[in-house]
Amino acid sequence: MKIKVCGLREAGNIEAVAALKPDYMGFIWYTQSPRYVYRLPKDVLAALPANITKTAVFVNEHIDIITALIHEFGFNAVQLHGKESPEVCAELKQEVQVLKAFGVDEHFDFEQLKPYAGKVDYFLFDTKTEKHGGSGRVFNWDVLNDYRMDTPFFLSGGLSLDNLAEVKNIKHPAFYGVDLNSRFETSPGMKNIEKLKQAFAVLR
Ligand SMILES: O=C(O)c1ccccc1NCC(=O)[C@H](O)[C@H](O)COP(=O)(O)O
Repeated sequence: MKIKVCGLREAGNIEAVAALKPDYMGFIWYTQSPRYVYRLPKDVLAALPANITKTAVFVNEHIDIITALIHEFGFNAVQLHGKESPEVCAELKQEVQVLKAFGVDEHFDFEQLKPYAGKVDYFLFDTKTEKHGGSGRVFNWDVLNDYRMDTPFFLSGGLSLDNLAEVKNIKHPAFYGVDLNSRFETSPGMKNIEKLKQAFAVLR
């Protein structure tokens, strides 16, 4: 199972998380997030091992800005949490991996994902909230039984040391990885390395 740690921004903390060897690290370019990367250290990002996929997270950002940031910081993936169209995803997919996030609740209609087939690399199923992400809240994972496409997905939303053992029991054929964020923090944007170590031990 792949592990993504999201919402990083401080040099020492980024390096400490990288030492745990996550598969993906996420950096949030959404000014309304408490994890917004207002001072992302470029040299620290450049020094990350090549097998960690550096992922820039956006909410309804203009594609020209996304592309400029990909080039400036050397991102290998983008994660899109807004109403980004399949066409925008397809264009970005020519350059980097695309993770398209969807807020899921009990009424989520998986049919709406069909136009994204082949235009994204992964879906990321997060808990539906007004704030687009980082809620620390879990959705009812039973709804994943209604997802029948081949596109692999990350599970996100409120994952914590209290529910990771349960996550390991999810047997969906397209289940690709987990996304760890606010439940592994000392404060917004600062990851708790001890908690993450425990999580990695459970998941690997
Ligand atoms: O984390 C945020 O503040 C955030 C805000 C707006 C869009 C996306 C955001 N996070 C992206 C993520 O990948 C989070 O890991 C995901 O939303 C789950 O967060 P959490 O429920 O805190 O585990």
